[in-house]
Amino acid sequence: MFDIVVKGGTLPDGRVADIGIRDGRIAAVERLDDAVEAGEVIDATGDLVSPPFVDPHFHMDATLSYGLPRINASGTLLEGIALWGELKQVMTVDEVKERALAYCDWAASLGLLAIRSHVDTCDDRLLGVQALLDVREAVKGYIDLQLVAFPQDGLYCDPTAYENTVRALDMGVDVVGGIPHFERTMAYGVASVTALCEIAAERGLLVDLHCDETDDPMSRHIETLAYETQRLGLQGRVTGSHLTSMHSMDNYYVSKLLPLMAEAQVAAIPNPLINIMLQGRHDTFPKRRGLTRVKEMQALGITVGWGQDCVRDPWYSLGTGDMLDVAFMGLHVAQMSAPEEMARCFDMVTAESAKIMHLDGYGLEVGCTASLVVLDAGDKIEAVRLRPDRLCVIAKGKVISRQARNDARLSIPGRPESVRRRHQPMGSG
Ligand SMILES: O=c1cc[nH]c(=O)[nH]1
Repeated sequence: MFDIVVKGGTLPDGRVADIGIRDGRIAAVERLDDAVEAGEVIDATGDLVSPPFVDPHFHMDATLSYGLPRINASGTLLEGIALWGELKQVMTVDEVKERALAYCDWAASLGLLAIRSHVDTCDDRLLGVQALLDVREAVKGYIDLQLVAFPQDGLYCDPTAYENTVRALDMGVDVVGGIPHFERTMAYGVASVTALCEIAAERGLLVDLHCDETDDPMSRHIETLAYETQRLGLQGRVTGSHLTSMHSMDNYYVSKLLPLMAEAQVAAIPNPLINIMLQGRHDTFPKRRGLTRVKEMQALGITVGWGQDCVRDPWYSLGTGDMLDVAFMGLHVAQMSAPEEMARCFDMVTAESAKIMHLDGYGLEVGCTASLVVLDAGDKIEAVRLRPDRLCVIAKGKVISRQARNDARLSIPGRPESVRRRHQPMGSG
């Protein structure tokens, strides 16, 4: 007897299987007898059944604050940071929680059930930290929210940032963050990477730094991050987020850098929606793309996950919480057009990001946590192309969201009445 059976879906690897769920875990992945007993049977015939979406880079303390207290007129990272600094002075814990919980509702309905969110520690009251710790507790039944202690104004620029970042970790924040390219000098940037990696090594924590989010090709803190990862034995536990300067770096230098990253098993999180907006703002033409070297890193075995970064906040005015929007933009900006590259873009918002977050029990194998999403798409590439309806979302063994299949009704003489964006190959009926 299962609590739920999801019948006949196509898994991301192309297998067709039924998934039996019992006590919050996946108990079977095989073709089950039609007469199998289950509390509920969900027909997923012809639909893609995937483990949940994962966003490995987000700012939940700032989400849904767009326009408060004003709009980012220049569209730059620096004005966004200044604007956020103004909002931080006036926001309350309750406001941050309300916005974050509203965002989590959007995320859950879209099958986004694991989020790594940076939380600003440059505030003596640690108000955002308090708020997101409460939100992490409130959503734990359906979303795995991992928090990163992030000194937005710089570990050494802000006089109390170091102390407050350590306090945030003491309060239960999970991961060590930083922003070396925003420190006053390159030397302070390097020192911040060393100090933050040492904190992580002492406490046995993961590291995820905003690293080189600039168009300056001389911003090379990723090199220090790879070095410190090796020196402190943190291999496989460290991530560089953004890495946009790599786009502009000298090719010879990159040919040395990427093997260092691979050797240190440092992962990368590009954020294509936000960085295509923020980067290149000082360029005339040609204007640089705001993206690091994704395919080149993957070719060396470096794990790369797409991050969303921002939804309606001082840095980015749009966004939906749909990781397929992120994959879609990333696919275009990184020119990942080969079939295996398009399919990989789906993995980069699911399994590859789960690996970066060290998520336990993630996947669709027997014994994994019973969290999954049924999509109105036939396979991974179609999912990225259509960004389709999430017909059903199951979190930790419970159905938490259902959506009707989008099926437009046409009234054009000589044309069929129903229009679906799913592609039926000619002659397939
Ligand atoms: O892209 C972003 C968003 C928020 N803060 C940053 O430093 N970078």
